[in-house]
Amino acid sequence: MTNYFNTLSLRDKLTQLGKCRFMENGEFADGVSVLKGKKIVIVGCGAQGLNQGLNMRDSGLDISYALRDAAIKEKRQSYKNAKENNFTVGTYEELIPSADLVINLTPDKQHTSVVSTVMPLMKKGATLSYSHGFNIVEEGMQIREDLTVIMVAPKSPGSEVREEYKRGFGVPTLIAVHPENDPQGKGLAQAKAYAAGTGGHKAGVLESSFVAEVKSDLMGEQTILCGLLQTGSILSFNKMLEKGIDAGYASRLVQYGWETITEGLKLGGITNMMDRLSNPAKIRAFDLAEELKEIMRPLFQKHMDDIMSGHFSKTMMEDWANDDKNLLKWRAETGETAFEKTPAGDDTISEQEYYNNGVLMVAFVKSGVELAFETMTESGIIDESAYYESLHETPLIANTIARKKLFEMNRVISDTAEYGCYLFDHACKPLLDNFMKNIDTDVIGKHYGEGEDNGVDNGKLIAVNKALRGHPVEIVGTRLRESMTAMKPI
Ligand SMILES: NC(=O)C1=CN([C@@H]2O[C@H](COP(=O)(O)OP(=O)(O)OC[C@H]3O[C@@H](n4cnc5c(N)ncnc54)[C@H](OP(=O)(O)O)[C@@H]3O)[C@@H](O)[C@H]2O)C=CC1
Ligand SMILES: CC[C@](O)(C(C)=O)C(=O)O
Ligand SMILES: [Mg+2]
Ligand SMILES: [Mg+2]
Repeated sequence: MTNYFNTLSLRDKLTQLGKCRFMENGEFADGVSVLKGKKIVIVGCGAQGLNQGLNMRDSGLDISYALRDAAIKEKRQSYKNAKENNFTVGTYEELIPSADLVINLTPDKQHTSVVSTVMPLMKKGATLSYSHGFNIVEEGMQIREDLTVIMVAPKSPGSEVREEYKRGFGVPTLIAVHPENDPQGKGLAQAKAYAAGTGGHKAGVLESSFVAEVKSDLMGEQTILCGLLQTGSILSFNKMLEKGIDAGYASRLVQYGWETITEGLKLGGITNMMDRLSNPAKIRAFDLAEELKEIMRPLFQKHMDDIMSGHFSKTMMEDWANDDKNLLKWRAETGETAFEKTPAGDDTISEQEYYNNGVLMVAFVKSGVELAFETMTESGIIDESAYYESLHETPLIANTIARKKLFEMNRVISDTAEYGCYLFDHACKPLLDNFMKNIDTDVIGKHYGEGEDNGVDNGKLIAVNKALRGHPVEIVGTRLRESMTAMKPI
């Protein structure tokens, strides 16, 4: 097999990268009806598998789980996930032959072996679905020509796919039909119904492509969503310790700070998050973010370039072949960091205090969201897709850090995302050495400008506000959030 993207002409690469149509709510008027009464079998009951299945069953769909023999025999967590939620569980041989839709929600590393095992059992004319384009695009998996191949990709960790659904909302979702596999022309209708079943249509659905999804998803997860939140957590915590801030307070400020400050981002964009700061703090955060963008831009561009060329995928697949040696080593090292090993103190920190004492964290979020958006759109990803993959998903990842720090984030995200997160973190921390040398507790750990006058230079404030509101991520975000009428605060 070869990288499908690299076999395309430049013209086709650009066409598939640029496939991104925001779907109007009215296009989902039929809800799940196309899949109603159909046998839907999910392979894998992990982060995405369990949570998508719960949502789809609650939406009235017939869901069961086909697990590998070992998972059933050893009653592994995946088996418990399904049984404890009263789903039918069976082997591939028992469930796949009668399935109308087979949803592959196993780790990307396993896709070639899983699909090779499951495909011969699938009935003629059935549909195979993915939630990430890696196997089709980066590995070039070839699917039986009578089968329809679709993708329904939530731009969210599995846990929040469920939490937002339970709030009566959903998560932004990319859907696609593999152009090489749509023999009956039913792919789009089935993908729409599946997306509606997960609640994705309430947040926003883009008619996209496997190529656009995989290239944007890898970029978002490696940089702003996981990589920079990991780097920012560790650097912010270590700086506060170095400067004598109480360790428990520092741990709480970081663990719950991302969730708090990015809730403002989710509801009102970067503009709202920055407006929660005092005038002096806003200007300070803006200047810090500009400095961070200048330092980190080459690294963001390297990640984008390595994803586009297939170099990232090749590097990660070499680790797969080496029994995940690096992934497991980096996972263990992360667990040994001071931030991970220091429990959050029982201090009471008000919502506003997270902003007042976390100016550096606000700067990390602003610089990371803007850089990821800019780098993706410069490389052919469309604004709406880049928005979902950078700004909107950041608070959803921050929710996982609030639960159980970086451990929970790296547990819930895919192994693919976790691997990319570590790559970025290892490269970014040394890049920020000099920047962090000039950081003090005024911007992390203490109330910025406390007791001082709120006065600032009008010209500077006007320029900052203009730059905030004029960034393309704010323009597209304002429009997309207008359709998120069911969005709820956490
Ligand atoms: N995690 C996330 O939030 C997101 C993930 N995705 C995509 O969703 C897909 C699933 O990812 P995710 O939910 O994180 O995966 P998880 O690692 O959470 O779950 C994987 C599931 O697959 C099973 N599994 C593992 N290895 C095999 C194998 N060789 N054969 C059969 N089953 C196997 C596991 O059960 P057991 O080991 O017990 O057999 C488990 O049930 C991936 O393509 C990912 O890129 C997309 C968006 C977000
Ligand atoms: C951000 C990581 C992710 O892409 C996701 C939750 O969307 C993943 O692969 O887990
Ligand atoms: Mg993702
Ligand atoms: Mg991903």
